[in-house]
Amino acid sequence: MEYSILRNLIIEIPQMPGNFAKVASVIGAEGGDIGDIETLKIGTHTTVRDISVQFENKEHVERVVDKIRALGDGIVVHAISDDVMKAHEGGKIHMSSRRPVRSLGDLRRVYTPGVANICEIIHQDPEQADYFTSIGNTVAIVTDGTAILGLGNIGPVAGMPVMEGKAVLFDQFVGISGVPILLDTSDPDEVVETVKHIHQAYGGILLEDIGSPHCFEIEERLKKELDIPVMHDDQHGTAVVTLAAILSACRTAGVDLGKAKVGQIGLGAAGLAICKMLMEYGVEEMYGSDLNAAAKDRLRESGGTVIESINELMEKSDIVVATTGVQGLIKKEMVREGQIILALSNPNPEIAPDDALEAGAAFAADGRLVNNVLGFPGIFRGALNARAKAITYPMLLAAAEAIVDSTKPGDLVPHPLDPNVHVNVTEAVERVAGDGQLD
Ligand SMILES: NC(=O)C1=CN([C@@H]2O[C@H](COP(=O)(O)OP(=O)(O)OC[C@H]3O[C@@H](n4cnc5c(N)ncnc54)[C@H](O)[C@@H]3O)[C@@H](O)[C@H]2O)C=CC1
Ligand SMILES: CC(=O)C(=O)O
Ligand SMILES: [Mg+2]
Repeated sequence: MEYSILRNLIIEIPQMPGNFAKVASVIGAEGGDIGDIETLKIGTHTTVRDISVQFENKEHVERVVDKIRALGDGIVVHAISDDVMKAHEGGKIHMSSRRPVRSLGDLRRVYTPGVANICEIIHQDPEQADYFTSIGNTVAIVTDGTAILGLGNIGPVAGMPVMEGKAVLFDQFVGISGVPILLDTSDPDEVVETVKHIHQAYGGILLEDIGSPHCFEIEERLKKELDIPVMHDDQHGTAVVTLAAILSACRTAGVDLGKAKVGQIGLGAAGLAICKMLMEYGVEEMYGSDLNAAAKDRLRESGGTVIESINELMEKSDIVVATTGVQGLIKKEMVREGQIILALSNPNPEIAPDDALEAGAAFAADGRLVNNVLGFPGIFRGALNARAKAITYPMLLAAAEAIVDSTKPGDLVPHPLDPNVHVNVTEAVERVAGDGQLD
């Protein structure tokens, strides 16, 4: 028997002698190979175990699980988890203490009565909170769940794994504590009011996966009303990394970006910000397509040109970026020889890079490679280090240039696990940080 996949079966078994043996026998009789067994929970009447089993293929998994379910007698298969599911069990983040309490002296220093002195100091001089609390190193990751990746409006709780993921990246790459905030409203007034009322615990606000068009108003108002950095990642984090990838491709291909014709498919949060950033950089012929009339109006107001048909946009553009959330929207026959194609939708791109290259593209990448993970950690680290009150266009442009400078010749972007890129983005942003607003 050839085993090709490993799954973990989370099974609740009534505490009766022989019950676990029944489950193990079924797995064995059906050809599954049992590995580690972990007891997750011992209840009054049942025990929940995580049984690691090797299977031949997906059909084999289903066959074995069906047989276990057929045992009855209160035996319940709660979940069949894979590597990704396993990585999410119990959540991916945990707030932990930086000061262990090992003695009464520690307790009195870290907590009462010692802490009262620090409260008084901050009360008399609020700026001391920068030194005596974690506020200046903590960023709220705020979502209303309306545009979770390209999965649409699936709500903030379903979006929590993405927010936890952003927190993992903040911590690992730049040592920032990211705290997910899930809002059960997408009304701009309520979102703005809620964030305003909680913002004092945070050094910055990362807006994440908030859909268009309300994301524009929410970001604009929060930036005006708060004196800490606020950035909608899907707009500006994405625009920074996209500009960097395009600059690297142009450098390799010897193309002058200012003179290139650039087409953007999808003019939502990510798409409109990408267009604005490219035009800010000097792209003169910026085309855009969307199904939504208001989205197209926003591009016109920003100085871009709307092209109604995606086919025509593909035909006219030297560089194409897509952020629609629609898998497979770009067909191979639409690709023009020598084009640069960035199909950035997650979890699935508008065209697979291999298909685009096969169809003649000179460069092609998807949203796994060209991803805002290369931007947002360093942008916030730099802004917090500089105690900036806002994230400005010069800071974003500096971040994009730092990403280009961190890219190996021939590559489009650096490896996200290369610590240099996050250090370089941090330093570049910190250097140019200052007051200002995104427009
Ligand atoms: N690689 C990366 O770093 C990032 C990727 N994205 C991806 O971009 C996608 C969009 O995200 P957002 O801009 O936040 O969402 P959004 O909902 O704000 O924008 C999507 C836009 O695409 C348009 N659209 C949908 N179907 C279309 C079609 N068939 N033709 C033309 N336009 C169409 C919609 O009308 C909307 O304006 C998602 O899949 C997301 O995962 C977003 C941010 C970062
Ligand atoms: C990467 C990201 O932020 C997105 O796909 O929404
Ligand atoms: Mg996002």
